[in-house]
Amino acid sequence: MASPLPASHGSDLAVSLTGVTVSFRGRPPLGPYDLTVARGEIVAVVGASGAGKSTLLRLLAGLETPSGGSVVRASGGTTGFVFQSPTLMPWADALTNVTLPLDIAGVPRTEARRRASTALQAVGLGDRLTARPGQLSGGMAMRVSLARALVTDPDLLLLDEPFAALDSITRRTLIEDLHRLWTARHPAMVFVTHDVEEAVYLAGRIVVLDSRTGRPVADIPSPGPLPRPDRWRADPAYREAVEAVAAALASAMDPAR
Ligand SMILES: Nc1ncnc2c1ncn2[C@@H]1O[C@H](COP(=O)(O)OP(=O)(O)OP(=O)(O)O)[C@@H](O)[C@H]1O
Repeated sequence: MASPLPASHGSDLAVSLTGVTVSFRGRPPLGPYDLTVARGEIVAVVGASGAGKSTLLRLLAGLETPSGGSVVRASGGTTGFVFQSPTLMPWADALTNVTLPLDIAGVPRTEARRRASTALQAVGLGDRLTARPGQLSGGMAMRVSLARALVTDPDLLLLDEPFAALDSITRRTLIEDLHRLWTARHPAMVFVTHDVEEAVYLAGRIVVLDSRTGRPVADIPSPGPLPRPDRWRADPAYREAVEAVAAALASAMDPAR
């Protein structure tokens, strides 16, 4: 997706929001959102239901028009978006679904299919190119959706609760996949989740949104290099970060504030 946002020539920036507000009819404005994501960084976003997590992702993608503040994207940056449900074309096979963004970008057909095939192999579906979504499990369909987001080699990958509908084993496997893909290509990633443990395991930093305004109210580092081995979940540093995020989330949701 080409970015319609103003471009930055700074070398370390993927995207940043400064004092951004969004007004929807019938509710107080959301924000202000202040958030800077560096190139290659993994940021998790947590917050109550309706806090404004999807709105934040849509702002980062350039899909939402701010009513105030500024949004700056890295120059020449491209964005991939993974939604909560796989949103695949049900009549088309996996290869055709993943080819779609390249078709839209005008990539020649043979080249587009070659790149889509490579992206599907990267998510472990090299042997399911001709399967239609209805013939795939929920986890596999989400992998197709991930391949579709990665096929344009985005420098910013936005994921809106992509694993929420999946069982915990499949979620863990997909998080390992995501870390592997990140290691290969190093896109900046912003990942919305309801799951504090998932956030801490996946990300280098966790941003907690205020439940009423969506304003980021805590920014908590998840220590240690990425990606983590599975056994890191037994590390005291992991448990401490989980406790810190859970406490910030509880405070952000406290109606007595
Ligand atoms: N297009 C819209 N028109 C009117 N109100 C909207 C629109 N989009 C979002 N909202 C409102 O803005 C608030 C934030 O919505 P958003 O979808 O960003 O929250 P969320 O944190 O992603 O929620 P959830 O966890 O339930 O997906 C909610 O009160 C929602 O009803």
